[in-house]
Amino acid sequence: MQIAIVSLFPEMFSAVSEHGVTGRAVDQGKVALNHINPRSFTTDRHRTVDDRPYGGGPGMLMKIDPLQQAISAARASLNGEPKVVYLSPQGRQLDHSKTVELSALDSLVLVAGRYEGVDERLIQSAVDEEISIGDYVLSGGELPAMVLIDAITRQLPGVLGHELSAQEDSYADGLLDCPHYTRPEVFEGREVPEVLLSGDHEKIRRWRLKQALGRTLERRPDLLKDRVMSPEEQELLAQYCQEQGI
Ligand SMILES: CN(C)c1ccccc1CNc1ccc(C(N)=O)cn1
Repeated sequence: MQIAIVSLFPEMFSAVSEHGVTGRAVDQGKVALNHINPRSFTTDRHRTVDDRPYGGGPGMLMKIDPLQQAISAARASLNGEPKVVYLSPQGRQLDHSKTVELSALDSLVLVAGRYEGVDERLIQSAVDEEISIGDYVLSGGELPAMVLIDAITRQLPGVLGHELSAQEDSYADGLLDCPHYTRPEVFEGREVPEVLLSGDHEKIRRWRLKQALGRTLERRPDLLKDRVMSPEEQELLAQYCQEQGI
């Protein structure tokens, strides 16, 4: 997958391109990142990339011309007709299904805004989709773009070992994850749940599903609202509630 990133701060993206699972995916060519900086398209002495807002008010906006040229160059740098995504607090909230959808594309342009954002007419003419990573304001779209790159990259085949992608299942089918344990068997007087030491894989599967269902009910009941639960899941959740007295 090819991702072209339009940003004034390309160096920030080493956080995903040079570390961990995403860094390895880049090294292996499973995802290719290239950067286009609007500042490259400035012609004035001060290389101006911001501009004043009509109607006054605090702050500046990204100057249209350099940004428009950068988005065009980003599209031209990729195969086919790439989707252009703009990271902004006004976007549709990112969720698992959106990351799966975007990971199926051959190429993608991500536009990271700075200042107070971008002229609405440029969004209308050059952006296909606005995406928000949550209801909070950041100083730029670079961190949201990296969040999106990380989430998309994990969905690409071969990036996570099969054993890891199996762990993703609970998020994939809309549940919070179950609790996890590793050595020592007793940590500050707290023991590992017996079932996890039993070697009974079917019992462990059921226990993990029960915990995922129970935690989702307790912490994110909204995720369960629209969920069709299998008979097994209904039974396990009832057991959980009984055991926890809820
Ligand atoms: C400067 N701001 C407010 C701004 C305004 C408009 C667009 C981009 C930005 C850049 N900042 C962002 C970007 C995304 C998110 C998010 N929730 O995905 C939060 N902040």
